[in-house]
Amino acid sequence: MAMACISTFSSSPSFAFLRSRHRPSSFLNPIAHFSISSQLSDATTEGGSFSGRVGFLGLGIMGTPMALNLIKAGCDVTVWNRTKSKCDHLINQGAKYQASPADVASSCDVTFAMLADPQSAVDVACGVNGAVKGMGSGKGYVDVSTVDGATSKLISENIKETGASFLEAPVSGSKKPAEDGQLIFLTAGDASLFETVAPLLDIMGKSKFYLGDVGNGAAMKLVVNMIMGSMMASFSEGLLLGEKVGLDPKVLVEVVSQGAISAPMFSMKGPSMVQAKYPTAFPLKHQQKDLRLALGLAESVSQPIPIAAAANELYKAAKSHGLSDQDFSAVIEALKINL
Ligand SMILES: NC(=O)C1=CN([C@@H]2O[C@H](COP(=O)(O)OP(=O)(O)OC[C@H]3O[C@@H](n4cnc5c(N)ncnc54)[C@H](OP(=O)(O)O)[C@@H]3O)[C@@H](O)[C@H]2O)C=CC1
Ligand SMILES: O=CC(=O)O
Repeated sequence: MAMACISTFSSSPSFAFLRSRHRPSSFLNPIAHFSISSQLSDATTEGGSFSGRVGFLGLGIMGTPMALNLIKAGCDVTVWNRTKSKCDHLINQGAKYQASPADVASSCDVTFAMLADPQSAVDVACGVNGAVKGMGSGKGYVDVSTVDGATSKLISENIKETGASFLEAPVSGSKKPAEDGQLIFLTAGDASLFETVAPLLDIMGKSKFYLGDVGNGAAMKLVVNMIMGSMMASFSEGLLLGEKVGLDPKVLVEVVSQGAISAPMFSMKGPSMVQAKYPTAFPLKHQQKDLRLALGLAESVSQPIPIAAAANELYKAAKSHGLSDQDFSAVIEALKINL
């Protein structure tokens, strides 16, 4: 019997926001304290703790600290990663290892996946030896990767055909929030699975939103990251323009941090951007992927997003100059090249 893992962070209320189908797109309906009755969770969730076996697929910048926090909280964690060596640290910390996503899923009650992009999320879930092969009734699959709604629905359908439950749960928050257990989960899908894994989400995050049907979590994440990508591109332009007209960029960062447009992102990344240093927290290639997916989302509802479209071009230019694996703040380098 697996040990129960208990969140050491205070549990946040799970507010649900559902978009009304009959109102203008700007109208959001807050539905506080969404009521969920659990069907799957009885065996594994009791009194705010989770006593089942937890699988984790994908140990990159985000997956590693997320899985580590589960291990530290006492969860029975089994890991898999395409590049096996990235499992070693977690195995040393007490994780079990299985040789394929299918093996992880068949040996665990709930399996999380944190993959790079839509293609890898589908491959790991639905490919040869994919998680679907190990899923079945009574199990749950939680995809925390940032993907588009269509990808999430495809994975959901494949998982649910086995009798298992599915939750999409992309996260807002980067490497440091992942290390600190301060992520924001944007979930949608099976409400009973949401309730089952709530203690695990509380270990890895500071808040969680349940947003209804599969696709809503992906859409929320893409809209948020679309805003973030445009903000970073605009900040980059400001830093370079300021410098070109003779302003001290360090002072500009300080001025921005004190005014109405202050944002943790500017204060955190500004000082290193001024030094042309981009230690990777959120890889630039993933930010460009999110802008690309946000453009697809916007096109699906004929919503113009010209600022994000322009920002996307800048990230594409940065990628073509070899900056894919640097932090997304390296987008400023594309402006230097263009000047
Ligand atoms: N970094 C951040 O700040 C944040 C990232 N995200 C999102 O989370 C997800 C993961 O991000 P992050 O951890 O930074 O990314 P990384 O690039 O660090 O990790 C990507 C993971 O996906 C795996 N992977 C890639 N391609 C494949 C494939 N074809 N088959 C199997 N596995 C594959 C990698 O395996 P391998 O080790 O073998 O390469 C690795 O485990 C992305 O969707 C990203 O957009 C969300 C919030 C914040
Ligand atoms: O997806 C990136 C983030 O910081 O959130």
